[in-house]
Amino acid sequence: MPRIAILGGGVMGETLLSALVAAGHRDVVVAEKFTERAEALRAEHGVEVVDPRAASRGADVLLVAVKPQDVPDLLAEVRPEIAPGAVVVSLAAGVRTTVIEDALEPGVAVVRAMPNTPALVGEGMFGVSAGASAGDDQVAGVVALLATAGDVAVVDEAHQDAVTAVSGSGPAYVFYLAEAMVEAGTAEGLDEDVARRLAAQTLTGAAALLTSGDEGPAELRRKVTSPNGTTAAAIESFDAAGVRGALVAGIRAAARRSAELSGS
Ligand SMILES: NC(=O)C1=CN([C@@H]2O[C@H](COP(=O)(O)OP(=O)(O)OC[C@H]3O[C@@H](n4cnc5c(N)ncnc54)[C@H](OP(=O)(O)O)[C@@H]3O)[C@@H](O)[C@H]2O)C=CC1
Ligand SMILES: O=C(O)[C@@H]1CCC=N1
Repeated sequence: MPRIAILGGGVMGETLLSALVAAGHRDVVVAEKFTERAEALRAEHGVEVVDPRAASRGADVLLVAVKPQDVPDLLAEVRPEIAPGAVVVSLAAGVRTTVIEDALEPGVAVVRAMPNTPALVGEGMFGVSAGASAGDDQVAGVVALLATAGDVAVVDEAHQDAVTAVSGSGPAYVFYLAEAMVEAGTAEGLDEDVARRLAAQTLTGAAALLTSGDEGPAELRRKVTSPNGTTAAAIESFDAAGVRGALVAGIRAAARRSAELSGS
């Protein structure tokens, strides 16, 4: 099994740590500069938390999980420690593989991966793109590693802003819908814990239908919507308020922000 260094132990770093440990990886080390956070990771996961250079030394795979603006300083720090043959996998939104390659020794393999937080429970979605120096075997190794935490789609790097907007940020849109369902349920008299249970299982069940058969979302929605029934009343209200258009515009704003972060 590869030695894995997770550089940055925040939300995404801990998500990947949990997923990889659950998948049986034991040789995982974390770098986290925020002392209290490092202590919490040690206590919670029993993992070694060290400085970025020590974490990077001898690592086969380096998962870069710091905020996009912290990536350049981190790479400058760990550059001398990266072994020939190691693969640097960046999870940072809007940071291009060329930027990472330019910050490292020539020829170091770089892969860009856009994750999402359901990786914590093995239900993540990753969009993966190879940098110029990454060989097919190295990309396949990264895909296999991430597949332990969810589904992996290999995409052209030009599509990473769209991946970020749809699946990277996507869980937040679903939680936003869940918040609205709970708010409406409690407004209609349900206890909050019951409303949360109804909303959560409805989202789980709907997602299972979406992934289990050949029917797309429009067809599945049609099957719920009786003529002149309750669902039709809701959808008419959404359409009158422009909810669908607002969602599409919002998701496209996320893609634009990703492009801005990458300087395009
Ligand atoms: N959260 C998400 O759902 C997703 C996040 N991502 C990407 O993952 C990356 C991390 O995001 P997220 O986990 O949410 O962010 P967080 O801020 O939660 O985590 C980043 C952590 O890295 C630490 N850090 C910063 N610089 C260093 C350094 N040089 N050495 C060690 N640790 C360092 C930060 O410490 P401090 O706070 O003290 O600076 C912080 O604890 C981002 O690039 C983001 O674009 C991608 C997809 C989804
Ligand atoms: O909000 C963000 O910028 C990060 C990237 C995708 C999800 N979270």
